[in-house]
Amino acid sequence: MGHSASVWDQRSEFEVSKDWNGVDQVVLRVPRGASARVSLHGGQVISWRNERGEELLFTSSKAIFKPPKAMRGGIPICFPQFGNCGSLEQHGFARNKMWIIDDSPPHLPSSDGNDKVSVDLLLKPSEDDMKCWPHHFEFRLRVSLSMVGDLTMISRIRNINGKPFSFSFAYHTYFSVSDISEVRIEGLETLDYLDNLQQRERLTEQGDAITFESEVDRVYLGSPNAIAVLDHEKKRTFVIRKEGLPDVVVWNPWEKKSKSMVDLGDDEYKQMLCVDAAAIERAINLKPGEEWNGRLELSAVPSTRYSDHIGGHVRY
Ligand SMILES: O=P(O)(O)OC[C@H]1O[C@@H](O)[C@H](O)[C@@H](O)[C@@H]1O
Repeated sequence: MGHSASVWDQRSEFEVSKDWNGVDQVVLRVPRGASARVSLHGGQVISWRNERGEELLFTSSKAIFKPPKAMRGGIPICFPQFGNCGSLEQHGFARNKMWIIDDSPPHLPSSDGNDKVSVDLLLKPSEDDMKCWPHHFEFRLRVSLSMVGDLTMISRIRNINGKPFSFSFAYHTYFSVSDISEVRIEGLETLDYLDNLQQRERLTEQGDAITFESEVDRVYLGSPNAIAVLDHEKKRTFVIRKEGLPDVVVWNPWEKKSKSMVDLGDDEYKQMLCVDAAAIERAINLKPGEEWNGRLELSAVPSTRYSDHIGGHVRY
């Protein structure tokens, strides 16, 4: 089945197919070969491939693709709570809910859409959600793939309640990496962070780029709008651009924690790194009728060229 999307030419359609559990998935494809898959379970991007067909996001070999748990990998959405800082289930309920395709999304003021294939999803609270989080909201998610294979996600969360509410948020992005010890993150040096391994103690990053030798679970605060994840062995750099998302979570469970996770292979921590664009330290407050937007743009570029991508218009 093909849904036509309001995009750049006749070939730009997305397809809806079923996954192994009968859940609808949306497949976005551009003519040069890049593709992305989005599951209606969780509104979760579960695959992002470049034009050579290489998978750029990690999926655990032990991933469980079955509601009500989020699949271990891809880009689960954490909303309206990040982690366990609140009364809701870990990372909030959005990643465990069934979303629907939004056939007539409200206009987006940005230039998005002209050279992209997109799908719009919608989540509204169920009666059960209202029991644990009594706020009427509409969460619209646009997932787009550009001609050159960049992946963009735009979240629009609107308060349609009579009362204000607040929430935290993260695009919990599992990047696929060659080997975690060959990876470094640039752009977070000298920032303050909350260390989840030390009761969220506030510390300051010292030294150069971030590298990995043990478990890491941190929330970097007030980060620049562009950061880079460099994979030395693959000579590939992920450039993360974001708007409305001041914090960056960096997570790798390392050896011991991986062994305690049923949906992660014992050694698979070596092939993954979570770097999440997020709004955690300061909750987002929405008055009745207000809308919040959080935008993530991911590019995967040869490491030799990444400074061209990150330089220029973005502070780094
Ligand atoms: O197993 P979950 O619920 O998907 O969470 C995975 C990890 O997600 C990270 O974002 C958190 O900082 C970690 O503390 C957490 O362990």
